[in-house]
Amino acid sequence: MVKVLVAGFKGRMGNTTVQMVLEHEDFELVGVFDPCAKEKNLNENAEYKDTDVPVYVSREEIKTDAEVWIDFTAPSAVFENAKFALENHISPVIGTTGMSDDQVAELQALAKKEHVGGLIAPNFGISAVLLMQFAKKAAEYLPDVEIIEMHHDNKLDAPSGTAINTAKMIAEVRKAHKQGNPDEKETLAGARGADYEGMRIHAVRLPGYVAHEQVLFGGKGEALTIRQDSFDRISFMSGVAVATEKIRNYDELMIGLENLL
Ligand SMILES: NC(=O)C1=CN([C@@H]2O[C@H](COP(=O)(O)OP(=O)(O)OC[C@H]3O[C@@H](n4cnc5c(N)ncnc54)[C@H](OP(=O)(O)O)[C@@H]3O)[C@@H](O)[C@H]2O)C=CC1
Ligand SMILES: O=C(O)C1=N[C@H](C(=O)O)C[C@H](O)C1
Repeated sequence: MVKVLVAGFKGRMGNTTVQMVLEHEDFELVGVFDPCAKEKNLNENAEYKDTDVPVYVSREEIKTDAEVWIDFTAPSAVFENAKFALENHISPVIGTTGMSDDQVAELQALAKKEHVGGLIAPNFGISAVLLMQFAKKAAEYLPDVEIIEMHHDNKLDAPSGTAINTAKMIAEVRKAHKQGNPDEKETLAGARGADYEGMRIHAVRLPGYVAHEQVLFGGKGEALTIRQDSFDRISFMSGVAVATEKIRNYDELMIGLENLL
């Protein structure tokens, strides 16, 4: 059995993850963490009345034998959470987006020093993992690219972690260059979106959406669009489960679910 702690359990993803962990025959939920929790034990919720699991509201009070720390919290919280997990030899499985490149590099150095395996996955959905790989392949032949990501309107970070990761993967095969008319001017600021090495990234936020991305490629007289949709947060759970099962076999902090598939 893999002993698991879920951080951010009161949130949309954290709550779905708690259900997945409780239903998984190889996982044992040994703790949940969220500063906005009012209860001391999960069994105080009618939905989990037979589930005796301690609730933590601060990192300082966490005393646990957890082996894996699943994090779906907030961009402002994830770095300190991941650092805490690594320092306590708990393997982090991080879904939370919004960390800077410097923060990720610092965590990777810490994981190496502590010999602890971990994963940061910008997206645990298999459709998104495939989209990123297909997009990287397509960019070898069609290097003019724009990315449109579409999410629910409660999302804190923009552009999405998936969109940034898509751009980074494409940049491995695409020479940086400005796209569009060299003389183009925005008459309304932001009209051309964010700029990653000349690729434009557009972030849409609307009620009703969950998580969606399109990568558009244009060539002479032709175009290609690759699209993925997460219609439900359950779409991320098989990826989270795979990472939770496998992560203790590693001793470095990796980026991207594809490393474990
Ligand atoms: N990698 C992937 O496949 C996916 C990643 N995500 C990412 O996961 C993150 C969470 O998304 P979502 O569930 O929608 O967000 P929510 O806002 O619904 O949930 C986040 C929860 O974390 C809590 N929280 C804040 N700070 C801490 C902390 N220090 N420790 C523990 N919990 C904390 C929040 O409390 P409070 O409300 O009080 O701040 C909230 O209850 C986002 O970064 C999102 O981009 C989402 C879907 C898939
Ligand atoms: O906030 C979300 O919902 C999601 N966040 C991740 C991201 O920023 O890419 C993954 C997925 O898109 C859902």
